[in-house]
Amino acid sequence: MPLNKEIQPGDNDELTRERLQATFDTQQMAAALWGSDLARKRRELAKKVDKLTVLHDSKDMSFMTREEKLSENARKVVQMFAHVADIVEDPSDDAEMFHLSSNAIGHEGHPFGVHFVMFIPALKAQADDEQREKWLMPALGLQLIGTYAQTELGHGTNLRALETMATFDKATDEFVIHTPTVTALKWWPGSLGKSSNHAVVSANLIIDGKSYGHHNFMVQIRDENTHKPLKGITVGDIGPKMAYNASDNGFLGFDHHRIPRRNMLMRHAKVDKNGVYTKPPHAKIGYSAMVHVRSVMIGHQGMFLGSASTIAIRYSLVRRQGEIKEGSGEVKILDYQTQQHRLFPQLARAYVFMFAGKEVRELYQKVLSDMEKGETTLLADLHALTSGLKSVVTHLCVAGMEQCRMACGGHGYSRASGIPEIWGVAVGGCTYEGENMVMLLQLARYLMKAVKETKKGKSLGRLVDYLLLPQDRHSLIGRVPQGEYGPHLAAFEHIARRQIFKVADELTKLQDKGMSKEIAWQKKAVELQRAARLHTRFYLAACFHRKVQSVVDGRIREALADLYHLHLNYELLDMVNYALEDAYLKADQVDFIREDMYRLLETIRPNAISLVDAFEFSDRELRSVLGRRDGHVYENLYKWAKESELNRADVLPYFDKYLKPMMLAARQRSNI
Ligand SMILES: CCCCCCCC/C=C\CCCCCCCCC/C=C/C(=O)SCCNC(=O)CCNC(=O)[C@H](O)C(C)(C)COP(=O)(O)OP(=O)(O)OC[C@H]1O[C@@H](n2cnc3c(N)ncnc32)[C@H](O)[C@@H]1OP(=O)(O)O
Ligand SMILES: Cc1cc2nc3c(=O)[nH]c(=O)nc-3n(C[C@H](O)[C@H](O)[C@H](O)COP(=O)(O)OP(=O)(O)OC[C@H]3O[C@@H](n4cnc5c(N)ncnc54)[C@H](O)[C@@H]3O)c2cc1C
Repeated sequence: MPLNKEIQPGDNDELTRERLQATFDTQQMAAALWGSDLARKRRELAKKVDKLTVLHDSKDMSFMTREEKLSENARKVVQMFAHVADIVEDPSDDAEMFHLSSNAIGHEGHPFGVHFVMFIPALKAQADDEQREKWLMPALGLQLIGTYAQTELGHGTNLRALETMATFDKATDEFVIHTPTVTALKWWPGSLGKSSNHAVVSANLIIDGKSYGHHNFMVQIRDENTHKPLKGITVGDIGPKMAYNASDNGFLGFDHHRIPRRNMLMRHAKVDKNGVYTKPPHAKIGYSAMVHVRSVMIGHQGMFLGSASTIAIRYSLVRRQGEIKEGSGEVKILDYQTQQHRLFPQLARAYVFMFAGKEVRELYQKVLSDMEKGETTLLADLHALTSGLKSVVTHLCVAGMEQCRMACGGHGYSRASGIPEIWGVAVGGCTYEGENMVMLLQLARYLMKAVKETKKGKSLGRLVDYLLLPQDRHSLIGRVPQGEYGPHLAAFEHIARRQIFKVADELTKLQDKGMSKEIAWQKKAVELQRAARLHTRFYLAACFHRKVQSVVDGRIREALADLYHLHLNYELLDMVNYALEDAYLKADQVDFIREDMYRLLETIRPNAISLVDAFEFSDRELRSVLGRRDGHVYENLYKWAKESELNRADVLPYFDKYLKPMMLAARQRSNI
């Protein structure tokens, strides 16, 4: 019985032979990746989507205009909700719904893109009970379409500089929402341009001329029936983007638009009818919708990299190019060491990002339930962790996806590969929900506070306990038996701790010389973001370790351990300069790491297809000709190209309009 459940009649023989080599059962590996319950649900919902033709793409989205894309995805999302009860077990389970939408709709966006990801989480965390009844229930019941309108044309990162005003009018018990300048226009919110009729709007709360900072307000922006903008509201689409073009990211302006006082979200901060303001229990509790998205992004980005790895690895087992031994025939490109070195580390990253995504969601759920009770102690830890992971994971994902694209040669550049679209969506993640560099500096702030606590012999939180441990001077890599690669993990810890203390000391020295804290911070900002990156990369490696240790099945643990060990070697080499600076690692140890990495590439090679099959992306979800499960790439590339709108006629009008007259004129000139 093959251990790879993906083998089916009619498959490309090359892939079948590859699949027969697996040392583990792919469904068990899928359970380790997704969790057994979600893996089963994903499998079942994919089968149901396959049977429901109303959920299928009417043509490849690559051949559509933006308006066609918006319309196509609006059609599919409506059909998806119409059939949801027959497809998923629990429509209130975000994870299951996300996978349904990933299969049926893809990742280019749809009218409910921000509704479920931010609008509803903002209401859940920030609306009081009465407000939940009024908006959350209708929002969950699809009676309205919401978005999250925070970013403005002039400011996205620096929320304290947002200009939109919400001025309390005691006489009418209303807020007057106003856009005072062009830079105050809301800019970017997803599904705002043409789809949403409600928005959670961030605006400065002003009472009796005093500003209380930005708070969130529920604003209806379009008529429920005509869908026309309400009086005092200007709204539209901001235009085409790098990708994500089935989403109508929009602009929004208010001209003294009035809303009832009770439209301010009042679970935590409140304003009564006399204009008396009550502070929230934590100053940043209003940022919870952002923390929510950051926490879900980690696993999703892992999934994007997993998709790109699946495409590139399957294709690399079908594509033959060149010979290794002269005269013995062309080899599969995955047999080249360089190709393995390009792809397997990306695969390992995809795995660990998905594991980290699961851990961070568990912490988010705990903080959310604490917040319900007014308890906010873990919010700072969660903010620090999500800020670092969001930045490191999105950055490594897009770098990894680019490797996957290049590993597919010319065909990787074609939209038929599917990689350009997922790459375009994933790279947006480096910017949205907090620009990566800015979020790394948020984590750095936390780490600098942690150093202060450490110096008092205390720990700021579980995530930084390791700062209390003493530094070893030399690594034991290659000096003791490898075992579970403890010395490798210790090296990540050493590198992170050293950089964190080093930059903390440098900041102190600058301040001791009389420099202000802020200027010292600027002088060391690059080093600070490095400290944040190294801390996060240590967290990821430790997370991989925890996962491998938790697996009971021996064959799964062994295959996962190979990926984990490859990850340790590859990432250590990527940041080896830090370990060489203080001679923690010697040159022979670096060689040892390299040789072990090459050995692991060979070990992983026979399991490569099964490690990507274990993601269990259906062909519909992957939307890639190169990554097809059955491996029939070439005939389908030809079929796909024939769908190009340029092939609708042998001769297109521009030939007669421009090229033909030019050539005729040139010929006439040459005849003269
Ligand atoms: C069809 C059906 C489908 C169903 C599917 C269901 C579910 C699907 C689920 C998921 C799908 C996901 C796919 C993703 C889709 C893509 C959608 C994209 C949507 C994008 C939206 C956006 O981008 S919204 C806008 C986001 N904007 C930002 O992120 C702005 C970034 N800026 C900031 O956050 C702040 O300005 C910044 C943190 C940088 C600074 O804030 P500031 O108030 O100035 O504070 P500062 O002085 O720096 O720090 C003071 C103090 O506060 C601490 N702190 C800051 N933030 C937080 C926080 N969030 N929590 C806790 N604490 C915080 C900070 O650390 C400081 O602490 P101390 O050092 O003083 O102790
Ligand atoms: C696809 C997409 C979807 C989006 N969806 C939404 C949405 O639904 N709702 C919404 O409200 N917004 C949305 N946004 C907006 C997004 O949240 C912002 O673009 C993001 O927060 C970055 O802000 P910015 O554009 O102002 O960048 P800027 O802050 O102008 O960044 C530009 C550069 O300045 C640097 N920089 C800025 N401040 C600092 C600092 N303090 N220290 C060091 N460097 C700094 C940055 O690192 C960056 O290199 C979306 C954006 C995208 C791309």
